Amino acid sequence: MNLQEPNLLRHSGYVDGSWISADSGATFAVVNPFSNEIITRVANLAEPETERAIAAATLAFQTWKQRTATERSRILRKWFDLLLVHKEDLALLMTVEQGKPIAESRGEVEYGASFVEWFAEEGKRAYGDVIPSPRSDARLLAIKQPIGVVAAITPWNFPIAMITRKVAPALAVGCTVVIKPAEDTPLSALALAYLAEEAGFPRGVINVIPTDRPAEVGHLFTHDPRIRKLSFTGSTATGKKLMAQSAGTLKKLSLELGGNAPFIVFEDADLTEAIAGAMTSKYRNGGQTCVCTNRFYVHDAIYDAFVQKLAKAVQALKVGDGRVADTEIGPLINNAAIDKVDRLVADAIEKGARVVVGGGRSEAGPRCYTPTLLAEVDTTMDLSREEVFGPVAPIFRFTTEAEVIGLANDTPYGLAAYFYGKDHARIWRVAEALEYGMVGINTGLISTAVAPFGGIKESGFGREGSKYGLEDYLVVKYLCWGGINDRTVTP
Ligand SMILES: NC(=O)C1=CN([C@@H]2O[C@H](COP(=O)(O)OP(=O)(O)OC[C@H]3O[C@@H](n4cnc5c(N)ncnc54)[C@H](OP(=O)(O)O)[C@@H]3O)[C@@H](O)[C@H]2O)C=CC1
Ligand SMILES: O=C(O)CCCC(=O)O
Repeated sequence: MNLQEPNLLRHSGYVDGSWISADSGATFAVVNPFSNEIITRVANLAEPETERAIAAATLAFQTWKQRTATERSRILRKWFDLLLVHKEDLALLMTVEQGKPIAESRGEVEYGASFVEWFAEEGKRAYGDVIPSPRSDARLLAIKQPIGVVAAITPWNFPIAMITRKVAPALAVGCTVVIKPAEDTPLSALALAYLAEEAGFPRGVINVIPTDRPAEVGHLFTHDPRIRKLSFTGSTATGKKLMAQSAGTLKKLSLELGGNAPFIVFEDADLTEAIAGAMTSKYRNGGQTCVCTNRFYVHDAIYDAFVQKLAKAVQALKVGDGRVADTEIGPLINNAAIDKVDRLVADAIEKGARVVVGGGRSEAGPRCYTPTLLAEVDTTMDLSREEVFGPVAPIFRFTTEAEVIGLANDTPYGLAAYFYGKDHARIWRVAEALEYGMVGINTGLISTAVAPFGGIKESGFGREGSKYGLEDYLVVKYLCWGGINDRTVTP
């Protein structure tokens, strides 16, 4: 791999300001999901190194929290600048270890950096309150303080942005962090840490634990009382496990979990716009995004036209190596992921779904799946309940607004939903009726650093990005200041 800055390719963990090997000397392989080649091996850290990282973050917290918000902001801003200076290298690293098309990787570097920029500013605005006092001898205040050491566990699908949208707000308000990146994508996380070091974060403020032993590190994160907050993005099953494990220390949690996003197309929708939104919301990152559409509901009156137009767009998608400039769909992340897509598509076909496009693996590479469109899908099929996390668009048919709202909400998940239509009264009704944390109206792309990202129900809780994303790393302290002379001062 030809990087302009070769130092961005790291092989060690980052603990207490040092690049370290595992005490055991163990390493694990990082594999290119397109070619199946080993890119490199990285240190396989475990409990002793994680313990040291928590100790370092605990010590560093005492001084990092004392810096002014402006001082912290300047270092964050420097980090932001460095992310953009090294955009091409970071994008290449990401595509090689994650597989997404290089244009999407460039987009993610910018998106990831935007959280750093936003929170560098927003960290200066962690305002408290002066509360009108019911007692004449006392004054009441609420101040906001950093919660303490934060553990972040992140997934492989957005190897940079899922880290920055957790750690940028944490660092901005004075917390320190220990990050466990996904085992499939540690290189992006380590490159981020390298640039953080260059930006001037003091030792111990940021720590990164590459490991193929997630349960061991997760156990320590959830049981150690020095970790005050755990922020997790990943599957609902793992989120539930981490929440149960955190009960003993009553940690504050942010859980950004799985989704089952509906995408509703009403009969008055602009079809061209709806197709464009459908392509973005379904096929971004090859369908491996928690806010990706999982179920299309199209009104009976426009069903055939929608399927026909979408089929044309899906058929044109180019599958292949993400490093090639015109690739639009890369490989799936690993064998388990492509096996899951195979299983869900086979189940749907067996139960009567009609394959309009695709329907099987692609010859472009061992983990590539042909972009697929399935029509006449119904609720007996497993993909109506399970997150596909692949380039498969199942299209359901509906006739009434009440029916489609019922279908859309009939899931334990509640992350993102989308709908297209023109009737303003219905837009309000539907937006209010959808039981989701985020709703895209006449758009298939909702993500931005300035808006609150997060779910309800079994999609988790907490919000990332925006002013709400700062609150998750702060605690409110109430000050009751008594003994104040209540007589008015006379001149
Ligand atoms: N909300 C979202 O954005 C995401 C949703 N998903 C959903 O989850 C499915 C499975 O994906 P998968 O990657 O296995 O998701 P996981 O939830 O297993 O992985 C997410 C992160 O959690 C870590 N992890 C796994 N088990 C534990 C544990 N016991 N304690 C602590 N950390 C743990 C992983 O480490 P490691 O990498 O070492 O396994 C990774 O860093 C996908 O098909 C998709 O449906 C997946 C990723 C992101
Ligand atoms: O799958 C995820 O959790 C990442 C969502 C990416 C985005 O912010 O849009």
